[in-house]
Amino acid sequence: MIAIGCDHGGFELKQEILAYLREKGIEYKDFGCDSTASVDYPVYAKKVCKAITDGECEKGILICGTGIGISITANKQKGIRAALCTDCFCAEATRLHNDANVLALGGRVVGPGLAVKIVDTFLHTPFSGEERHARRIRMMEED
Ligand SMILES: O=C[C@H](O)[C@H](O)[C@H](O)COP(=O)(O)O
Repeated sequence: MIAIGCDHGGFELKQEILAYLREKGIEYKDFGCDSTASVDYPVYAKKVCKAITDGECEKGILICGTGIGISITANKQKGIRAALCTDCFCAEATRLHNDANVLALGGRVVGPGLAVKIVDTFLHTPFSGEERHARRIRMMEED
């Protein structure tokens, strides 16, 4: 199950990504927002992250205007590793190396065609499991 959320700056791109998820038969839970009316991205970032840390969802997708505010918020939530991606190379690398559990996108930055390919790469690339990467991920959680 994929958790997905956005603010008003990401709403239109979220519609494209939802269409992709439906077409591929990928289950998702949409945590809002539900229109282009102005909202505050931390609300939606926290809802999506909670669904992941509670175990309700496996991964998340967050979209705001730039992807920056929503990824900063997500990365402040314990257990969340959010990656802001603007290309497929980074989407693949962040799964292989960082085991990122949230993908952040900028609705005012990437077009829908590229965004869908980034999402596809992110969702279908496994963590490499290599010890040096696992060690570095453990180190992220240390005080
Ligand atoms: O990092 C923040 C996001 O890009 C927001 O989507 C953006 O700040 C919203 O801006 P505005 O309220 O001017 O539409």
